[in-house]
Amino acid sequence: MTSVCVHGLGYIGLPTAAVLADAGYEVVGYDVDEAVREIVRGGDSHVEEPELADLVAEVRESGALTVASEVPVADYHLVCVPTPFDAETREADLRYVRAAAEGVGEVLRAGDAVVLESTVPPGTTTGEFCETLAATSGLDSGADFSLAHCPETVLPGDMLAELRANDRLVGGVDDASAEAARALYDPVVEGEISVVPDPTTAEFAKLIQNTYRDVNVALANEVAKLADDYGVSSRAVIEAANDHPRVDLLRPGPGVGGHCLPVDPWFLGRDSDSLDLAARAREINDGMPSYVADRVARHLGSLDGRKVAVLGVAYKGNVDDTRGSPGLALADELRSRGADVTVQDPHVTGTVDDGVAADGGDPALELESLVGATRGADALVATAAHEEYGALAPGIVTDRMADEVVVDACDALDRERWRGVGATVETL
Ligand SMILES: NC(=O)C1=CN([C@@H]2O[C@H](COP(=O)(O)OP(=O)(O)OC[C@H]3O[C@@H](n4cnc5c(N)ncnc54)[C@H](O)[C@@H]3O)[C@@H](O)[C@H]2O)C=CC1
Ligand SMILES: CC(=O)N[C@@H]1[C@@H](OP(=O)(O)OP(=O)(O)OC[C@H]2O[C@@H](n3ccc(=O)[nH]c3=O)[C@H](O)[C@@H]2O)O[C@H](C(=O)O)[C@@H](O)[C@@H]1O
Repeated sequence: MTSVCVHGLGYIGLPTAAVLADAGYEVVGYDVDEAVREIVRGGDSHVEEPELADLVAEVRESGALTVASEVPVADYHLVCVPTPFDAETREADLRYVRAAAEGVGEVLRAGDAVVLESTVPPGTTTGEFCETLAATSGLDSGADFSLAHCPETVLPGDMLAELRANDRLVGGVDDASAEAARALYDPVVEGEISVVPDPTTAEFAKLIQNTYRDVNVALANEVAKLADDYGVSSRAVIEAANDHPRVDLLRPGPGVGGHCLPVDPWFLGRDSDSLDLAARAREINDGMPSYVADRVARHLGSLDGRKVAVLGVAYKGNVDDTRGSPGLALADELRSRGADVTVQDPHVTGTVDDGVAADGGDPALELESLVGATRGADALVATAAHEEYGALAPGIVTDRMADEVVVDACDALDRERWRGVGATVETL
């Protein structure tokens, strides 16, 4: 049976390992984090994703997925480690990619295949990833082992379905490498698997997909500001514009979060000075928390000493991931204007850092219950479109608020019902 070692059991690696195991591969999951290994070994998931915990339990039970504490030998090594972004240098932090290449290189045999799935700047697979593999293993890519980049495009919240349904891009260092990678995904992927000329093309295509989406949201955010100036609803404008068969505008929101859209455009700029429109779109999207704070202040006047409840610190609806959270950026902005900010999120637990504490400023934020967050609040801002927010009973919430200003920044609320109980409702 073909063996696959999945390196990194996070948001991407764990569902991928589970789906490959379910398709009949002998899958070994490896993660440097012992706590993650223990959860997966116990047949559970530390990632909130529909149906994932059940699938992990199933493939652990059947033995199709095992968990290793050291990197094992395997026919395929699939690398799904983080590629964080250094906001100061605006560069990709490739230390985990290098460490994974070292780990693979130590057990790599002639004839094995290595596939990098992590999102990386163009040139990384054939550059430092390949160089580290070669230096550690003493083997040459192409001649001795297969090497390809196959970017991941699943949408958090719908990962298991998209892992199977999405089309895939594969770029190998040679034809045999591309074919080896294509063969790996073939039993799982129902979409089309396209072989592109080389790994750098695959890396670039992945980055431009997310950049395209980020630029599209920036335009939608500009529509929101323009529409407000003209006294019309941006959502009605966008819906009407999208009636044209060749127009497909996305929706405005409190900012673009996650660790992909806000980061990937910068990866494109690593070895090029030509990033221009994409950089401006980043600025527009990063400016949205400040714009939302202005919309709150429009009703409250000065925010100094006013209590504002921010509902939703996940980066978008129905996920638990707070990386790049617009809700936290808004909390930071409101606090910098003197507001007393409370945060609530039904999908996130514990303490969250709005980035201020790290600078020695305000302490990290403690998540509160809905009741605690909204009691005595002057305003409420919805910043993640969780299903739970759509089902809120407005009267019960406004009864405990001091003032009834509601800013629905992401189309999360049933706004007519909120207006029906007398709330002043703003939307983007
Ligand atoms: N989460 C998402 O929606 C998507 C993520 N991606 C990309 O996939 C990659 C992985 O992202 P996530 O799964 O979200 O990250 P994550 O942070 O959820 O998981 C990564 C895991 O890798 C482990 N790890 C770190 N170094 C390791 C090493 N040397 N060997 C083995 N394990 C190691 C970490 O302990 C962690 O559990 C990133 O490049 C990301 O940009 C691509 C598409 C979608
Ligand atoms: C091109 C594309 O659709 N990329 C997807 C994206 O996943 P992600 O969850 O980050 O994307 P998302 O749903 O657009 O959310 C990103 C951010 O953008 C915001 N957003 C999104 C759509 C919209 O109309 N308006 C808006 O403001 C969201 O609220 C969120 O804060 O990035 C993923 C990744 O690369 O990690 C990728 O796998 C996914 O397919």
